[in-house]
Amino acid sequence: MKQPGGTDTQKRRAGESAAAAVPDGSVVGFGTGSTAAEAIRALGRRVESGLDIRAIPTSYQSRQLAREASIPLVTLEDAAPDVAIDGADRIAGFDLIKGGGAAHAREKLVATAAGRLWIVADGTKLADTLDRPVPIEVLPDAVPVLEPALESLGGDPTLRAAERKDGPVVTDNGNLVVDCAFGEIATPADLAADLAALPGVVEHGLFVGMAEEIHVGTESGVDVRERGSR
Ligand SMILES: O=C(CO)[C@H](O)[C@H](O)COP(=O)(O)O
Repeated sequence: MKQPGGTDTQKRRAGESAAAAVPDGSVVGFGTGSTAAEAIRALGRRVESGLDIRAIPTSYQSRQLAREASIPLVTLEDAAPDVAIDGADRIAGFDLIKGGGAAHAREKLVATAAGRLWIVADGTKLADTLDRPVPIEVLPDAVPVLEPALESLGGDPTLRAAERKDGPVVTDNGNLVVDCAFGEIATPADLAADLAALPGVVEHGLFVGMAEEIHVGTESGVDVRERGSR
């Protein structure tokens, strides 16, 4: 049974908080995952009440949710996003690990195009340091080359397996995902630069200094953290 104030409620509160802050006329990047889905549904309710927005989805999932909510879709060719709303797997300050849903390549592209990233999350995502494996989208041919390269960076790489099919997860872009454990990541910006420099890496899940606001659902409400205001 879902508990009042449990993680599902916290995700809903976080999603509703970010959705409430979207101005009329905005082009919104739609992130992926269960918390971003709460923001999309909340925006759908605002659209039903007359809000005028257009959405740029970052995955098959967020495109379907937008369609179900009757939110008009556009692409990066049509319009520049004003803001991106997305979830995260780990949050330390304003640095993030993303990619639990294997959508981080498009998520980073859309968030970068927007220049404004609002993160929505439940309280379990908060940590003092980024301490989870980093999802890395890779070209399929690159896996045997990248595994030793990641080990030489101190990582412990694992090719992500699909849950309901034999074989690996294939991203919406037709690539594979390597989850690479680095323990506690002391200098995320340095690791991000090292990962980005490896041929065969399409995109890694370290989002360093990109988040402008973080809406964290709590047991009693929402804690909104704004970069630069603390
Ligand atoms: O990065 C992501 C997808 O690639 C998600 O935003 C992240 O995994 C968080 O998902 P959830 O809100 O379901 O916990």
